[in-house]
Amino acid sequence: GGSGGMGLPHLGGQGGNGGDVWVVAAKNMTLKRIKDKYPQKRFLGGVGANSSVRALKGERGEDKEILVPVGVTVTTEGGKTIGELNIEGERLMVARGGSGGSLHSAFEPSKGQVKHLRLDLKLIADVGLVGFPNAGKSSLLTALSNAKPEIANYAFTTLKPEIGKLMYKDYKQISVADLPGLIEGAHSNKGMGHKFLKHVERTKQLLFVVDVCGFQLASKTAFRSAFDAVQLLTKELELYKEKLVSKPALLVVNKMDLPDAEDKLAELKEQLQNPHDFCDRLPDDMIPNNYMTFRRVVPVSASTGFGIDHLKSCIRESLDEDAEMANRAFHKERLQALGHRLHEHL
Ligand SMILES: Nc1nc2c(ncn2[C@@H]2O[C@H](COP(=O)(O)OP(=O)(O)OP(=O)(O)O)[C@@H](O)[C@H]2O)c(=O)[nH]1
Repeated sequence: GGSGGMGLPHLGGQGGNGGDVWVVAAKNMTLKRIKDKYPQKRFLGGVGANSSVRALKGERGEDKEILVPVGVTVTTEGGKTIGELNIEGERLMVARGGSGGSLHSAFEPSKGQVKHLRLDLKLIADVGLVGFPNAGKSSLLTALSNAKPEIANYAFTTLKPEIGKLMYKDYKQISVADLPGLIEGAHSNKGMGHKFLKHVERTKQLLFVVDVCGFQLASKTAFRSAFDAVQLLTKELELYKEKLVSKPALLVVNKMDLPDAEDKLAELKEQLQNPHDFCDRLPDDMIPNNYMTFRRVVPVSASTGFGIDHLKSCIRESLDEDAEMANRAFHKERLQALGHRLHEHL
């Protein structure tokens, strides 16, 4: 927070208060933009004006605003939550400016609050569905959960993330987000482009969804098999942010009720074993640098319900695996830290 201004003892003048620092949820902000916009990572409220003969009451210092994306939690260094910003325009004061000097303080101003803060962008869901339009993501989410998404047989039905909750017998809940349809070229901001990819970053794991029979977006565009779809989806993620490709992922092969689905599934599984040998149908610049490795490949039919319960268990197992790993890493770190401290004492 900004420092207060000096008081003026002989005339009883009061210095202006220092400006406060606010965190404000703004539309169109992203974590990346915060990084670019505020490289200094240090924010200071304006200093309050000193009291003077011309202006006995010093003017207040200007407030400082830090613009952040909606969905940010502000915590202290120690991890204590100060507040959350969940609606556009919401504001949170994070450091108060110091008071101006006045009679109470022998006309000495005080300094503003100093705080070290962390901004965390919350996950929108545990799992994010990634697939091209019409792969059946919305239908799958409905089959898996209590969500009632809008389903239509045309592309781009899903315009904003739709979150479904998967309920388990032991009351565990897992949230799954159907993310706006990805199309070839999304990384360069075609279709829903970045809007979609931004959300992918905010889930723990990915669920790739492909139509076992492949797809053709329009009569002018090439036919893509299920295998091609997997690689194109991977490439879109990679071109946006390479790190996304290393997220834990499962592959759902949907529409297993269609004719020849079993044969096509077998073919897909074989191709996934040696992806490099089967990428010749894709343009060179759409072959991923690293192929996605899937923890499981799960055939389902969102229409008939085939495989849905099994998929639910696979999603749970996969998230549990990661939670277990994170837990072990956390304990190992704590033990190491304790070991260090003990060593210092001896
Ligand atoms: N035969 C068959 N059709 C399915 C299955 N699942 C979905 N469909 C159909 O596929 C079409 C697309 O389904 P959606 O669930 O809207 O697909 P989406 O991937 O969410 O599509 P976008 O919202 O455009 O991204 C619809 O006509 C569904 O009825 C399935 O298991 N079998």
